[in-house]
Amino acid sequence: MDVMVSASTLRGTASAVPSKSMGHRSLICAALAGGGTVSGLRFSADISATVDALSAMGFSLTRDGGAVRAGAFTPPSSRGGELPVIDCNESGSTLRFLIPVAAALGESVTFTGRGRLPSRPIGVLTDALSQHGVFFSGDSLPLSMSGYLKPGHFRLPGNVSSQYISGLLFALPLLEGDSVVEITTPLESKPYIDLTVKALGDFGIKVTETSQGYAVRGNQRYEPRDCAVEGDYSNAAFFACGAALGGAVLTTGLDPASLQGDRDIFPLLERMGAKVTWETDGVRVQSGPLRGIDIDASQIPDLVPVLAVTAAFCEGETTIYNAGRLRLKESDRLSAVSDCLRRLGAQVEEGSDRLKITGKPRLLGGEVDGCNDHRIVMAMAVAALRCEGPVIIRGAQAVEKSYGAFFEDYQALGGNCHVIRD
Ligand SMILES: O=C(O)C1=C[C@@H](OP(=O)(O)O)[C@@H](O)[C@H](O)C1
Ligand SMILES: C=C(OP(=O)(O)O)C(=O)O
Repeated sequence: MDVMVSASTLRGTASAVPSKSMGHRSLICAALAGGGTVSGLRFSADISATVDALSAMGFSLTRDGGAVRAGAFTPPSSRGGELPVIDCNESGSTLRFLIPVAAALGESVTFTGRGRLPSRPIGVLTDALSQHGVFFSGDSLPLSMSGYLKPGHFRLPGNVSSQYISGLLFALPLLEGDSVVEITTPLESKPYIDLTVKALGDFGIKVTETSQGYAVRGNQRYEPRDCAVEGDYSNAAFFACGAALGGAVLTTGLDPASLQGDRDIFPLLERMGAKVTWETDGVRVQSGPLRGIDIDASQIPDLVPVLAVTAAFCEGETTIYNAGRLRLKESDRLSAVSDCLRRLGAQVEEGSDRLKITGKPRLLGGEVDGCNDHRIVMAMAVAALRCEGPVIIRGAQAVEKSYGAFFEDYQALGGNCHVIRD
């Protein structure tokens, strides 16, 4: 699908979509508990991937509107027949969370995926698990695995993906002995691990943070719980940045006490010069004279595309650093966002782990490829708000990965967009 987006001003109220990160976590915990209902879900492609993958692994999950009810686990090995194929579609979280879970259950399965997922790294995780009793066919998809995960001392770098560590934290409490996870390089994306520890705690699982990583007691049991998924700061960031560029948007449904690292979008926009106010019914962003700032991306990778777009309209320079990991996402996001912004007329310098953006009051517009990356497509729709000419975004259906209704919600706020090719 190609979409044409023309300049406009976003105004009004946006209701935050449910957090994709918390959705994955609550579904996995409920499945492992064998009971409880996760409500407030939206079945984006990634959340559907987790539901389908858990079902293929033998967990009973019943969908009822925006909720999923968990039931008993039937090990695929007890059913006989073909070994299950667990399709993670394009979802890195699904794959990296469920490989350790399958290993803890001792199930022989094959993981597959599509899009960029087969080229996103999993070697760090398969190496760590191989040292603890699990056999893998290789370190890329399709990936077959067998053997029971053994407890012990796991050593992993902290700067490739926090999803490996989250995956281990779901699995290790199920083992018969205690484990430690030692993180051998400075930890990036740490707030995502905090979300995992929180979700585990909600389902009765205790994990202790230590000076070197995490300590996890074995023989723990997930307890069934009903829970509702909180609002998503990462996706709320698109309309918040859109408002900062010249409008005013109130976002409702975000937990002000959330552990999501991407809640930093609001203090960052304030530092850039937007007006941000927390009100009883939500958080309001109003435009202001924007100036460039330095941004450490190590804990907030998913904000980078839309922050880079916002920076393209700030007076002066913005440097986004510690962002090397962005190259390992649905696209090489440093290269994708630089290329797209340059096509619209922005001044962007791309380094191996950083972007330097020199802002201009307006960009020209033009045609960009969404790079099969939801966050690039949504960021380009935000860029179009301040372009002189229209922006054509090719492959805009990529928004389905996390936010299928993005363009409807964009229009509801006054955004000017229409589909030019289905
Ligand atoms: O655990 C999670 O929910 C996520 C962790 C982050 O990945 P990395 O830890 O690989 O940076 C983030 O980019 C991704 O969108 C979601
Ligand atoms: C990187 C993302 O997701 P995942 O790693 O789960 O594919 C994302 O949503 O931006």
